[in-house]
Amino acid sequence: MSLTEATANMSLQDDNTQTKRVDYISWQDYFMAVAVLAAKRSKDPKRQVGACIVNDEKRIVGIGYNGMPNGCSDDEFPWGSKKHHFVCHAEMNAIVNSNSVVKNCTIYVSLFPCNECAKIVIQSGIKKVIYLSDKKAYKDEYKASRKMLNAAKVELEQYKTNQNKIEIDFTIEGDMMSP
Ligand SMILES: Nc1ccn([C@H]2C[C@H](O)[C@@H](COP(=O)(O)O)O2)c(=O)n1
Ligand SMILES: [Zn+2]
Repeated sequence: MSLTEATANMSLQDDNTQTKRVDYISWQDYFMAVAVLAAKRSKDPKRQVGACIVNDEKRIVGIGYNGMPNGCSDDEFPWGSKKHHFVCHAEMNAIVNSNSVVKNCTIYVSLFPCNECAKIVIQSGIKKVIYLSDKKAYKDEYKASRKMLNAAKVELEQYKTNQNKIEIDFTIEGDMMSP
């Protein structure tokens, strides 16, 4: 080995004082957190829903939340009981705004898909739904939704975590404190 090679190798030798972080978030926590974060963009005063579509390479290909259609001002369209005539659901927005194919993808949703969203999920070829809340399961639309998703063999999984909160802190350590 030449002196130059030996010097180059030496500079790559680790001091072994640092090991990998262990408290990083799991993929599932990460994708569901993205869905929950997207929901925070919703203007619906009663319920905010978010969705995040992920392909089999763990790449996010679509994100959406419930909101008024393009061109329909969310200052002018109603947010009371009439909102249902107009509002686009999170799942639909995530699918139609996706930047890549959604066939065979997984959709993370903060609320179990309604019957209308279930139809779009099925027709788009999404193969798995991971949902956070199932609080509307007692309603007919959601029973219909489950029936369709099951018949179409879309896998359904309720999201479980041992971490109820993920904090987002905009003061990044290292920016001002340590070198
Ligand atoms: N799968 C779903 C179900 C509902 N949403 C949206 C639509 C509305 O903005 C809101 C539900 O309002 P509520 O009937 O509880 O007053 O959630 C959705 O995006 N995706
Ligand atoms: Zn829906």
